[in-house]
Amino acid sequence: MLSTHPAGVQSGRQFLPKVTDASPNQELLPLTARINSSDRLEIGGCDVTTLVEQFGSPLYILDEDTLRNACCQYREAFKKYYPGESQVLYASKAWSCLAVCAIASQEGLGIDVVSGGELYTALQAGVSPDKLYLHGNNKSLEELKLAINSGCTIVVDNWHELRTLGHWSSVIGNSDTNDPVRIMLRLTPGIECHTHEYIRTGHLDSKFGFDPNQLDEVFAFVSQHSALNCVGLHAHIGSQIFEQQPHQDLAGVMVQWLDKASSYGLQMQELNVGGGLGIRYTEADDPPSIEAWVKGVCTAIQNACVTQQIALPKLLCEPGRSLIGSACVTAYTVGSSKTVPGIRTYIAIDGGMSDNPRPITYQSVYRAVVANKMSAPATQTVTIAGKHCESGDILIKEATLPPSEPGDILVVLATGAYNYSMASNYNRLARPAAVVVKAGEANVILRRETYQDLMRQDCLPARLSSET
Ligand SMILES: Cc1ncc(COP(=O)(O)O)c(C=O)c1O
Ligand SMILES: N[C@@H](CCCC[NH3+])C(=O)O
Repeated sequence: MLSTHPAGVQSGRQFLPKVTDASPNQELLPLTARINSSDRLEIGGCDVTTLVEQFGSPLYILDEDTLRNACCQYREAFKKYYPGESQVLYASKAWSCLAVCAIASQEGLGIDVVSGGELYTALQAGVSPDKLYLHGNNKSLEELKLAINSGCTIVVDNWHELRTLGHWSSVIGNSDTNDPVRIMLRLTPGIECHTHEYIRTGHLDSKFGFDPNQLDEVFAFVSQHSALNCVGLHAHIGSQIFEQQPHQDLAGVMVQWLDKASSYGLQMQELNVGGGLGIRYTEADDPPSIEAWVKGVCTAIQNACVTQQIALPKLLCEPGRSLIGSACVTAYTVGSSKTVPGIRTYIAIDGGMSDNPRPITYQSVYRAVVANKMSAPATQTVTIAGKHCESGDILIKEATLPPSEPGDILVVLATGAYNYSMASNYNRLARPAAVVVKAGEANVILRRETYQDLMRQDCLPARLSSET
């Protein structure tokens, strides 16, 4: 596991945003974070320690202003740097729930969904189907039907799916509508980027997307099937990326593909360059700002269009992490501790790998503060352990914190992306509640699970019941 000892950290104050107009993905705490007169952390005008008293522990705390600000920075950067049409989609795999989809949609974003469940959630949140795009490398017929009947766009990933959709009416029998199915094609660009191998998707050896060597066959197939209305091309090269060059290279490659499509009589108008912009989890991380990233992509697309002499396409991107990652923190209550002399001190909190599986899955490194002791000197190096029956259930290997005691509120930073959405009930722990905070008001957006919720799907056959 990587060392997480930050050089020179003196207290939780260290992590407060320094400027009000920051790019949220470059901050560790939400933009509204401050320390109040009781030396406690406040987010969205709400005292975090009081929120835990009110809503229980652990608690995901989502700052509405930070999420809206990130949406706005993407939207406005496209307006500023791209003279053609554009659309930002929120990749809801980062955190799919009604409130988050509703906020993204109110900010003018569309939604990228990757399953029937995410699609259903976005539809229930009132997102307009013409701004919904369904991904997936093995979509079921049920998922395809839901997408088609709701009118969203399907991002076709492979031959099996393409053939199924090419013969859609014969596959499903009586089609509800004879309109062609609105699709895009996902291609694997063969572009490498430096991120964890599990979250890299653009290299050729990836389970996602068509092999670009088969472009001619794919375009020929699409051009011969009137059931398909192919509006554009998609590629995504990976996640938590700090370099700008891979997306700029991608832009050039995609414009060439678009040009090739026209030689098959396919008039595609949309290019989607995926998501992937990284965020700051520790002070060592240095991602570009949202504006810089958008500017780089827009410039690369325009240059490539000039070279290929083609009109500007409608430009889409689908960030997840950089929209919501730093808008949320997770608050836990400190419980037991154990000192192994000469080795380390473990401090246990009331959650762990079930509410944040990223450390155990990707060796991800996080920072933490003690919400009720924000200015206390961080003089101790401790290991933050979860409560699961698993030695690897360590949230932070070496956290530098003030001396803490049972009842303190430990807050792990930048947990908005791929935490709730990857949470589980391992060891039958109930998933925490989530609240959205804004201007001093907190509202529950996800109820805390109860023991009854945990048993919701259990069935006890009569022959196993002790009452028979
Ligand atoms: C197809 C696709 N689009 C968008 C995203 C969102 O990526 P990120 O959260 O890194 O912006 C992902 C996840 O990597 C993805 O697989
Ligand atoms: N779940 C990953 C990101 C996956 C990206 C989806 N393609 C993470 O937590 O970093």
